Amino acid sequence: MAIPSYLKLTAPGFIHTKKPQNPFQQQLHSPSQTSLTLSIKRVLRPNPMAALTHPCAPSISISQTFTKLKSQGKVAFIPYITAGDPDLSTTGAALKVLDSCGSDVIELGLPYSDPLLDGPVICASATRSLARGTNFNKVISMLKEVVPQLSCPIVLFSYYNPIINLGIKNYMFTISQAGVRGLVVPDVPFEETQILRKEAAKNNIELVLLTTPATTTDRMKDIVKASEGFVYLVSTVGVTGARARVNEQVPSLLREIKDATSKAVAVGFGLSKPEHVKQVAEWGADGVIVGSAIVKVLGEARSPLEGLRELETFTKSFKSALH
Ligand SMILES: O=P(O)(O)OC[C@@H](O)[C@@H](O)c1c[nH]c2ccccc12
Repeated sequence: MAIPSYLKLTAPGFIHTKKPQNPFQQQLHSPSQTSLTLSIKRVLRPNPMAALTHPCAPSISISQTFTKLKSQGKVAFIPYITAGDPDLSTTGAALKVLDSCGSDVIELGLPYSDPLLDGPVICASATRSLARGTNFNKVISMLKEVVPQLSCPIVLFSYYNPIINLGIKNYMFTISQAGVRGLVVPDVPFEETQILRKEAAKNNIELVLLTTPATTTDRMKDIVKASEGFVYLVSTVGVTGARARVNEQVPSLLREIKDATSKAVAVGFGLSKPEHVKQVAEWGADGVIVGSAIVKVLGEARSPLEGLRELETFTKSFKSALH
């Protein structure tokens, strides 16, 4: 079986002949998928020369990414996937697929047992991931292998509780060592963001804050002032999940935010089709975020490789809508 284009992402000549050491090498489920195992392994085989073969590993920050895109008159495409769904090997391959298909920033969600702000697709994704034994340390190990092979920066998504449990200082240091450049903590009370921001800054991490259609103007102004990397405009009230249409309030919400800040504003929640991201870009957003629709493609596919193939096609359809 020919290896699909996106799986040939390791620089030629650095694919070792010896047995891969990557702890995440997953045997895919049926003997007929031996060649699929080989393909996924080829993408994830540890590549000690990664820093050399991928000199453009993301030393660029989130805010620098938006500055670069703005100078090019481009809108950022920002996909979200759940770490460990369907498994961490496939997550590593998916990050490379998303990067190679032109994602400008990638949001990587840490699965959580009580994802209050997530709709059914991401809740199911988190449940699958946790059932496979995904945890913080395993995600960090995967990121240490994969991030040096990416050209776009990673924004980690975590609910607040796991950060508190690990200790804010320890958490920020650990994710920074894994090459993470941004952090979103959707359920942190605004009053507690200062301590997060302080520790994040010490570790070269930008803390992205969210504003919603229900946020008062005064509170929105506080949020956009404090937000780093970009401002996350949640397009609609409720939880994450694909919507049939984009909230018609988005243009006025964007205008209000852009009157209050020159920082980049990325819009998320409900965007699930190329026409959605095209519309939001035309309304003046600096970035568009797609999560549930992508999580569904990757996590609910018949096999990991099938999911990666569909992810490649789906990602390219969003990118072409933004050209
Ligand atoms: O899934 P959607 O509707 O495409 O929305 C993006 C969303 O998935 C991602 O940004 C996200 C995942 N979990 C969150 C929790 C809160 C805010 C945002 C998120």
